[in-house]
Amino acid sequence: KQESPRTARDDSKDLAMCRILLAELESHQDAGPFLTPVNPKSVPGYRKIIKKPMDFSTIRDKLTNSQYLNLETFIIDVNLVFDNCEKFNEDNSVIGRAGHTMRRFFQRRWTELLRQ
Ligand SMILES: Cc1ncccc1N[C@@H](C)c1ccc2c(c1)OCCCO2
Repeated sequence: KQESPRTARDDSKDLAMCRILLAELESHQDAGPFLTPVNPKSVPGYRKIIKKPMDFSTIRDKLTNSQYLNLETFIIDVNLVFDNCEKFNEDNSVIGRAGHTMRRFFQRRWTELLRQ
């Protein structure tokens, strides 16, 4: 039976990876709906339905202010953007489709970068 690995993974490149991943999310052609916080005044029902709003500019501020403990807490916030999107938007809508596209893109890129 294979021993479970006792060596921790090398996390020395994780901060650089978060910066690369966030830059790629921010510059993606479908990033528009996710770049800034949803204004609850202009989106009826949003404040009530989405308990933990999150967007790429908020993630950028948190990364700049060293508020992410590790890669995992960063990935949790990015996935929160896409989970909020799925909760509020129909799959067959402009914003809903953008959320699915962005989530697939992010999933692929962080697994690619982790393997390098
Ligand atoms: C992520 C999200 N979920 C639910 C509602 C709004 C949003 N994003 C905000 C920023 C937004 C507001 C209005 C929008 C929009 C995006 O882009 C699509 C076109 C119509 O105009």
